[in-house]
Amino acid sequence: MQRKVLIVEDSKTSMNLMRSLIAKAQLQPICTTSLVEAKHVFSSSAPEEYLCAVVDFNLPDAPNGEAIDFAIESFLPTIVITGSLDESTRTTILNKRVVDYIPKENAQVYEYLTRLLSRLDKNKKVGVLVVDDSRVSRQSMTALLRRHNFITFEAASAEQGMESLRSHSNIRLAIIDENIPVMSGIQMISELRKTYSKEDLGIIGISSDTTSGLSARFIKSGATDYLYKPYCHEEFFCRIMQNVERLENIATIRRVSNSDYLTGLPNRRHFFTRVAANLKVTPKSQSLAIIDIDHFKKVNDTYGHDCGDYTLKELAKLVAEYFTDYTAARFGGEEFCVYFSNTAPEKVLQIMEGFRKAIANKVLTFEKQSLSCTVSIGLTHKSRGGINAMIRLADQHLYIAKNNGRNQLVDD
Ligand SMILES: Nc1nc2c(ncn2[C@@H]2O[C@H](COP(=O)(O)OP(=O)(O)OP(=O)(O)O)[C@@H](O)[C@H]2O)c(=O)[nH]1
Repeated sequence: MQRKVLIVEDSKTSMNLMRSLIAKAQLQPICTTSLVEAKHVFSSSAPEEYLCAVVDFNLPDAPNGEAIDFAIESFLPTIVITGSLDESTRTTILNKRVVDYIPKENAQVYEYLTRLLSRLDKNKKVGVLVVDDSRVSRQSMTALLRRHNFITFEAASAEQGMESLRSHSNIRLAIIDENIPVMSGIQMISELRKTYSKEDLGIIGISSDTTSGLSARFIKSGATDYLYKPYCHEEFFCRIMQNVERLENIATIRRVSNSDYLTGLPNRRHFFTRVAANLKVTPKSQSLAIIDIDHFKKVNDTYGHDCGDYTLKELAKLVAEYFTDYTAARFGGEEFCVYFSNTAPEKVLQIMEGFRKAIANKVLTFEKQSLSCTVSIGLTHKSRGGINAMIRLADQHLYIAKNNGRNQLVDD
């Protein structure tokens, strides 16, 4: 379901800008120009339909932020936009439980709104752990985090924090106070880094102690950022957002570098990494299959390169579906590779034969034309010479399958 964003704004220009930004973010803008209209529209729909509200601080029928109070009381994460940015307005806004505020200074700030909207949606899957022995401090941070839709976890000591991390794989960020019992925050961070890399877990060290050099000690022990208490909410959110976005960017780079650009399957490089990880625990048995589409050049020559690409993508979908429990990759061109560990050779043979038949029976439709293709498969279960030797053997078997007339499997 497309989530709604309630806009309460009386300026036409600003409304038009936001309407198009929100629609571009695949969200449904619900536009109202006054508090009365907003209340009327909102009363006829379920609050869960809304991702958040974007509310102007100053409206003709709500000159002092009354529309903000309405949105907050309606349990909507609320983003405030404001034309005036004097200190008293800023303080008034920040004293309310708002997600953030956006000054209508220039077009650039509307880009920030896009970023906020996307974050509110994504944060629902991001866990943040707060480690602090002061309950008040912990709860004040988790309340702020929940305002941004994060899933929050609390711990009063390093031990509890580590237990939380072990039990909840969705925790991407930990905020750790320096003064916690038994083990200090800095000690906890350096302990955590033995297990969690900076690419997998962001850590913000936090302290009310302004001793010089503490921030550097946090960073040197493995924190990705630090924050002094008391912090202002704005800075708190900026640092959280920056850290979470850094992790997401790393995850995107990882995904792109590990997958094949056309089909989205793991690529050859990722295949070797996964096999190497699997070999850390010596498997009882290993098998490797190379799948090659027959006469694929003909598909390109007859139907065009786009149809060739389409065929590869469809085949890759089947590879992903068929081999979810194993390691499969596009090796290059029209060739795919599947690695099995701890699977009986008879079962591997049965799976691969099943796959070959499924491809032969599959009819693809591209631009109203039906086409089908077959694959040849080279398979081996001889793992003594390592993964490269297995690939060479499977390749030799594939060559025989091609020479014997294609659409067949050749085993050891
Ligand atoms: N559309 C498309 N074609 C590709 C891609 N990668 C490789 N090819 C084509 O795949 C074809 C492979 O041709 P060949 O190596 O002669 O093999 P074949 O025609 O499948 O014949 P056999 O393997 O002997 O059955 C070439 O025409 C390549 O251009 C791709 O990403 N997209």
